[in-house]
Amino acid sequence: MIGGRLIILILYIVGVYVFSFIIGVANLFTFNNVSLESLVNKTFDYIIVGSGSAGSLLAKRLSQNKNLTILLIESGGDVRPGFLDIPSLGLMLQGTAYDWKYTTVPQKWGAYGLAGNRSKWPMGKLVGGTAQFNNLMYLRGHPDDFKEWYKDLPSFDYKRDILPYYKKLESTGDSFLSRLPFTSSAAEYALNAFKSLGYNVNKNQLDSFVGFGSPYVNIKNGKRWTSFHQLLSHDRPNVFLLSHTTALEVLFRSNYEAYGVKYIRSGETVVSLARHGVILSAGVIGSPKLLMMSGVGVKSHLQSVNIETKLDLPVGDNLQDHITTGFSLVTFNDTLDFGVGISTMLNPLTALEYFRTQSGPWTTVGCEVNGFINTKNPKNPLAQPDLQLMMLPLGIEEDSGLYLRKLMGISDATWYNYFHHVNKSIAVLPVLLHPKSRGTVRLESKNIDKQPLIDPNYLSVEDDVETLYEGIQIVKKFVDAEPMRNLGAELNALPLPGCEHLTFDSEPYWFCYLRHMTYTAYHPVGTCKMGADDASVVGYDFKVRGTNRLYVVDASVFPTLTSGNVNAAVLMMAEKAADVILEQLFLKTGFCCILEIFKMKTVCEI
Ligand SMILES: Cc1cc2nc3c(=O)[nH]c(=O)nc-3n(C[C@H](O)[C@H](O)[C@H](O)COP(=O)(O)OP(=O)(O)OC[C@H]3O[C@@H](n4cnc5c(N)ncnc54)[C@H](O)[C@@H]3O)c2cc1C
Repeated sequence: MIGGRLIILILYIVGVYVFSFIIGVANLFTFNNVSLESLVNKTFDYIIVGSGSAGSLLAKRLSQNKNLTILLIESGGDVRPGFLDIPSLGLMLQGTAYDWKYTTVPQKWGAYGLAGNRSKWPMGKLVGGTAQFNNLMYLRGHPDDFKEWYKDLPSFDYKRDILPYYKKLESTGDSFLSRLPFTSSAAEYALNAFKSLGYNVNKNQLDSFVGFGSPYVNIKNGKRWTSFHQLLSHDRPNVFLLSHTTALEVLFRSNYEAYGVKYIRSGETVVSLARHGVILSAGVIGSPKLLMMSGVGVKSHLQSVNIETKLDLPVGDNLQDHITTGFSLVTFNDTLDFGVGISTMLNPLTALEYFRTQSGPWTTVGCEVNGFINTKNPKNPLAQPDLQLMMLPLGIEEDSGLYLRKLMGISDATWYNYFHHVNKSIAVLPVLLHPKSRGTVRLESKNIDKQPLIDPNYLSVEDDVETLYEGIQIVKKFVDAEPMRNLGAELNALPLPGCEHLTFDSEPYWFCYLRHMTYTAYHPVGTCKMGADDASVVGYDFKVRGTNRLYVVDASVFPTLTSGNVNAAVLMMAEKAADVILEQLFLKTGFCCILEIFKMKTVCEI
């Protein structure tokens, strides 16, 4: 038994190192044959910075008009071994050359169980961006989320202004949706447990209404499916992709009209020009960073890093993230096997099943049961939820601390005195959907290669701790539910370093627990907020306030977090932005045609 486990562990370690080597080497290559010389001072209709979820979708939509040329600039590489489309392997890209490997500054109010109180924030640095290693869950959010976004627009109507864009995504295959190709035996037990607690189960999990079910995922024929895959699957002679290329600065004419982008590739600095617009889709960290590097940001901050302020806007404010907690809290006897452990994953029969049927454990996305709860209004099935609950059939002790612990940055004290002693657990994770805490992204210096200072200010508002505490109460009821009791589920009562002095299961204990076990749910948003007030960086037309022809379209423009995983909302917004941007172009073109008729073309340079 011990010998078998040892062999699996050795295979696992060797596998991780071989894997890291292969992808590290792959990242050095490029299939991209656009030569840099051909781009110097060349004019495109649009330049998009960042080929992630939003950037790829925009590139596809804009390039459907074959008269428009698009330059798509991406910092990361464009060669990924094909096997990385196997959903369960996404996780293994974190911490590699395909990850920006961001880390927050030490947190004052939470994350005490992480090394240095810092949270690790993986983000995709490759074509396709973060969706190349995300967990593929697709959730639209709740209609009230968007009412909040558009609160300064009295005419806003969810069914007219948002829903059609989701439906467009879902019906044209741009965001290919499937049910989970695989669930372990834990999923059924968990659903039964939630049902026995009186929750609605088998709810439609597309919109985030109260209830439990299994999530939709972006998987096509057993493979990861992103907006970049979608872009590649279309004829796109008018999209020029430049990978391994980092945008350094947006260039402005007078009146803050963006006319081009300065970027660096293989040590060479080049400028390309944009006839109709520059679109920043560099993500929640990349877009504010680039704006600040271009002189658009909080004046006092830009002065402190010696950047001349062109426009004083609250760039980098309003940072918010979904916080989760509760790893390895629901424990079992270690003989229990739900059929998704490391030994199953490394079993050649599992591989065979995947290649034969495009399903099985290799298609797992982690979360198998997903639910939404409104703790203040639990009986109303249409209420906007304040908590999400995700059930994953594994605990982070599963790999004995070899990999997951490092990815999450768990401190040695917490690992060795807590997780290390857990034999078998599942993750039932409450996620705080609408945190009140707000943080910032700031530059450390004007050196583009320096990581920015990321401070989500986790749990700085007490209300956030209180809502998560309600989540813990639900986890406790879950453990006590008959289907779980029959399996021998127990609440992990091991003394948690930092909270040992408190009585286990008392309110002070859980409040302490939450401030130690504070984890990102990987959904940071908000650093270039959209809106009409002074706290906004872009208007409802995605244009940076006070500028012309400069847009931001990505997770950074969310005014607030949506109820659930955010990628679907990023894609929906990119759909909407494509419409808005093209509409502006056609209005302008139409106007120019009229001017041309009256021989006044010179005043109208489109
Ligand atoms: C581990 C993990 C799991 C997740 N799971 C889910 C999930 O299951 N469901 C869900 O809905 N969401 C999930 N998310 C969140 C979701 O994937 C992201 O919110 C979403 O992909 C963000 O899209 P984006 O277009 O804003 O940015 P990104 O996809 O990050 O794209 C930004 C791109 O810009 C590039 N870039 C940055 N700066 C520059 C520059 N200066 N020059 C050129 N290029 C640049 C980057 O390399 C990147 O490719 C997860 C996130 C993580 C990290």
